[in-house]
Amino acid sequence: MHSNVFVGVKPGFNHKQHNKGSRFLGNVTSHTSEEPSNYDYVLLPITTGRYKEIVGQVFKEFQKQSKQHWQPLRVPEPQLQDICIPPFNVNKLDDDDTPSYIGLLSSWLELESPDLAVRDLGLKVLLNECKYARFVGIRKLILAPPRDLSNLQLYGQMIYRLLQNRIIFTAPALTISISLPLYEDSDPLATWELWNTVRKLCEYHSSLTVSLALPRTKTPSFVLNRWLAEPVSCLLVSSSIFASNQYDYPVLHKFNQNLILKFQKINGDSQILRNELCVILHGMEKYANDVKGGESAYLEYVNFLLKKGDKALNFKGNRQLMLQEESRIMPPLKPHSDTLLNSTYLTFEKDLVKYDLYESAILEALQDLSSRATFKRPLVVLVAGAGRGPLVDRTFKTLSMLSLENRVSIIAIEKNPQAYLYLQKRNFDYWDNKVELIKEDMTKWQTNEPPERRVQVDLCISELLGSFGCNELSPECLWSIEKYHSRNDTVFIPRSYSSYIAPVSSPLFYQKLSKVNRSLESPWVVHRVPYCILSSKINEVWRFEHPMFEKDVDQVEDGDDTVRFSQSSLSEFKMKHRGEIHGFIGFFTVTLYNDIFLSTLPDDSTVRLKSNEESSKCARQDEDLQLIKRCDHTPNMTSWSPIIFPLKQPLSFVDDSELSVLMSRIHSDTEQKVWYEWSLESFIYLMLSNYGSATAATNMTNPRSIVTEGTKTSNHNRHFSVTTNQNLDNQIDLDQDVENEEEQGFLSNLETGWQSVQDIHGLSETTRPDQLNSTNRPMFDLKSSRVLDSTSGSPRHEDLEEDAPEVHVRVKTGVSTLHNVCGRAFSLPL
Ligand SMILES: C[S@@+](CC[C@H](N)C(=O)[O-])C[C@H]1O[C@@H](n2cnc3c(N)ncnc32)[C@H](O)[C@@H]1O
Repeated sequence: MHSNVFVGVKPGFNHKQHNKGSRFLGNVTSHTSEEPSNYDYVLLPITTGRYKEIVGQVFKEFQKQSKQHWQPLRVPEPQLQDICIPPFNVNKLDDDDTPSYIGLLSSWLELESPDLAVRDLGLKVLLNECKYARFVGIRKLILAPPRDLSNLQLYGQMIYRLLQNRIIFTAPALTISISLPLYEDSDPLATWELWNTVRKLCEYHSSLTVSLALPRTKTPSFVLNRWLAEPVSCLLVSSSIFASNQYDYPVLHKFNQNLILKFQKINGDSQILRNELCVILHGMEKYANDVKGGESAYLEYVNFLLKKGDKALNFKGNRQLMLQEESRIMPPLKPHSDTLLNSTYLTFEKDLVKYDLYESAILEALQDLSSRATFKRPLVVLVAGAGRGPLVDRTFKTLSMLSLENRVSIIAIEKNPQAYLYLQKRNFDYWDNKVELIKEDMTKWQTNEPPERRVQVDLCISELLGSFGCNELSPECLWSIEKYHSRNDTVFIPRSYSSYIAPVSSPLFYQKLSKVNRSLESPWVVHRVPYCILSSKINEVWRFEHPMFEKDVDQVEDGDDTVRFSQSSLSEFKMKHRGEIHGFIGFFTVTLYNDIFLSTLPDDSTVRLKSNEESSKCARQDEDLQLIKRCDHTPNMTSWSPIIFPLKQPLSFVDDSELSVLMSRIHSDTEQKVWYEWSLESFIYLMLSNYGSATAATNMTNPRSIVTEGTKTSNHNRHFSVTTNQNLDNQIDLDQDVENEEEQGFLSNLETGWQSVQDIHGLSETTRPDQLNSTNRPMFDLKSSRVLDSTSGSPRHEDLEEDAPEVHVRVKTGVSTLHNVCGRAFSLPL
């Protein structure tokens, strides 16, 4: 069985020579269906060096002619001798197991050239190559990154124009994937930033993806998490990142095995076109003599690794079941005002983990309450919002375990008339008609009756919780029970629930919703949509308790109570690493009873609990520390997916930024609805010294390889500002990475991620045609950052006078609009 991730190979760059001796390309062309290959794709350039020469001649001619009179540049389409992939045997049947092709677009083009004609030439060549690729059924094309990283806007412009062409977007759409190193040691997010700039210029085009060259050292977790949410369509694995094991076979280091496993788990979910991920091996011929098994040992190893990954993923958390579920973005349910479907209840009821925990809570609560039950006054248990009856079932089970069946009366209230039919049937079939069924909205139940005729309950069991906890109106519904049907000592399951938010990057989410009017003002529930939490912590924004705390109930003059259903929270987030925010992701935790607890927070979250007013008044540092804790997701609980409160415009921020996020829950009796509003501001710290010389934190975010003459920056600034900001943050930092594992056992010790990208595009072998107006610059501009010296205008840190007074200033760098004001895009009717 094939792994769900594909395997590709790139034969040596001189593929004609390779064709004669190589088992890889040999396999592709002479393959028969009886012998299945152990790779799915062959990566080959679309055109040959001959085409480059012809185009170069045409361009030279064009330049000569244009000096006399201008004429449009016509780039000839490749001829048979100009193409690497012959058209005659590539169209294959669906059930055919022979490898397909991934195309490499020409890498000698200068899409970012300041010369308009050179750019125009580049675009025309790319269009010709894409046209051919489409003709022969190639869907995925890899494009080299820009050589000159200072002209990213020009590069982005050409790519966007390419993507606008019908050759790309006509169904089935082609995918253009930019190859980049997964990270650079000196500035781990530099290549992500490059990608982010280009895809922003291209408005998050669905056909634009990225192919990442795996590094030879361990990737810091914040970099890996960032890429896991991006549309990565290929992982480029150079033979140079392999080590050899004790038997001399090539193997990947543990950290790269884990990296591949993480991508394997997400697979195509991060891409709008749901391209499957492909691991592409290249450069196997380089060290073939140094390892046992030669070239094919690499391929066998990668297949083995992916199969092992498949097994691990199938074993963990019933993946087969998860695989059937597509990634989805859904509007939050409104069970209070809408009528849920039968299929929705069916989905709820599959989550046995949730009901098991409820059962434990019911058991403990009934044990505590049982002393109250007498024959004169049985205990009254209410299941509020009973649905089709799973919680009633669990209550019955518990009563029989405690032999309390005859000392408890059960009431189930449900307003959904169709779900009520199930309750009637179950009452007859399983509950011996012992349950009193009420088909009514619980907020209206007996509210007009005199108090002495209203039912009073000892235990109220409910599950009225949405992905954000309070977003299915549990506080409002349960307040009615508390107000009209509770005694002083009525017990509620759940006792309390908290909502949490964190700034998040989710390119796929933004990509899908940005085209739909007003959709970025509503919250959305996201299922299997990759995201990356950008802050070091997830903040609790508010908590509801049942019974409501006295402080939350205000006595008003006419004797009626008003409850603080409305909540507002201004949360601060520290953002160590620069990025782009698409919104805020929401989770919740619930305390059912005693310490029986449910959590939808991701595993290993660091959460900052909301301090209550009393503790914050007298907060000393050690108390502050207690507000931070680790939290995991309840294992195997499937009922809730996270919710995202989007931003209409993604907001970019720099390293060591701070965010201040306003999140409000607004309950309006006048408008009879509840809604959420949200907005944000971002800040950086500037350190002003020597009365006016500013060392700006903004400078520090220029990645090493993007530094150019015009954007000089100082590495000192980086360390300087980080220190400055850390001084301001007196909280414990729980998310430090273990970044540098000892480098051992590599087969080569020279190659970097950029080298891998060069190899993929055969750049080490090609020179650019003289005809193009360029001097012999390096392939990629890998100049390390030039530390500012005293002649460059800005001061070096050590040049600042040591005793100069320093002032820290918080400077606002961004602000969003207020989203969903007055509930104009999304609200919950009361
Ligand atoms: C999230 S579902 C849970 C159902 C059930 N407890 C279960 O676990 O499958 C919430 C249920 O509460 C019901 N509900 C919501 N608001 C209600 C209200 N105000 N009065 C009565 N039922 C309500 C909905 O119709 C729905 O059946």
